[in-house]
Amino acid sequence: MKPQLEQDKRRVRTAIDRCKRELEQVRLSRATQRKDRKRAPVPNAAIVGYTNAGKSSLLRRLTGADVLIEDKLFATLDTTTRKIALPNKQPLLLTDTVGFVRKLPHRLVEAFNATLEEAALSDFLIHLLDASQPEVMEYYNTTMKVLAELGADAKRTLIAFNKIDKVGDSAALAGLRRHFPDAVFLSVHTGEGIEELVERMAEFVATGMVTREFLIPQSAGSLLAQLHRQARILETHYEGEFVRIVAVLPGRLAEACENLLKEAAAKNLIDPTFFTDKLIATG
Ligand SMILES: Nc1nc2c(ncn2[C@@H]2O[C@H](COP(=O)(O)OP(=O)(O)OP(=O)(O)O)[C@@H](O)[C@H]2O)c(=O)[nH]1
Ligand SMILES: [Mg+2]
Repeated sequence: MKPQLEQDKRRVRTAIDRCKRELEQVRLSRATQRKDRKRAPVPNAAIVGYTNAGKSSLLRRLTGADVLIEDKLFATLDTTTRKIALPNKQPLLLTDTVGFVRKLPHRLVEAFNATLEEAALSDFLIHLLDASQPEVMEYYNTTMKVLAELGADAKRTLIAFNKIDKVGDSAALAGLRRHFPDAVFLSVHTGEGIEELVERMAEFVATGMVTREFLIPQSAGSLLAQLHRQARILETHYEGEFVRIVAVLPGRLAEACENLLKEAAAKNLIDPTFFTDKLIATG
């Protein structure tokens, strides 16, 4: 082998090794961030869907996030998470992900694994599709298949068709509306349907399972009993007269518990200053 070629090969190999190390670093820091996020009481959703559907555009529209948007396959190579405030002031963490495809190029496997982890851990999914694509049903099936392999196909999913500005009132669009009566039809570009999407997201948060941290007086026996009956308790810590509980529970129950605790504070059953300083479960 020519020495020049040998040198080039070595240089490429060193570059690949460096990339691998960097990727491992990214994966580690993402795992830490995610751990923090899991503890946080804010619900989270992942925007998933075939590449080029407009996922990054949607995240930018909803949050102002400065994410890369391009009319090419795999514009997004890493996941980005931003917080938005829903109309009822409820915060929601939204994650933009790497596009789904039928045959994933090898170089994207790492990046895509991160996407799958995000999808698996989120409270619910927003499955975004490009309504202007003739192959939209194939893209739908591909994404659902990948989600099924991940065991996330049963996850609560809000289906949304983007780019309706490109299709007008076509027969194809009417067909999609019939096939997906619960889907939201929108255009990130014109803004049509965005408000409806946000309302539906708020509904999902309210009715879905959420992770919350509560600080409950030990004297509130019935509330504690209810939580043990209806929630999955992840952590319990005794802190003086209080129990700090981290639980996964239906959003409506979380809201009811929060209201109960607020009422108790208002009636001075719990010291209100203690309540506002220490209670994290304000969601
Ligand atoms: N006409 C039209 N184009 C849109 C709309 N939303 C997004 N696009 C365009 O679609 C292309 C892809 O948008 P992205 O947001 O990068 O798509 P993505 O799903 O994040 O793509 P990947 O990161 O590759 O998976 C861009 O050229 C956008 O400008 C829309 O509502 N209408
Ligand atoms: Mg993208």
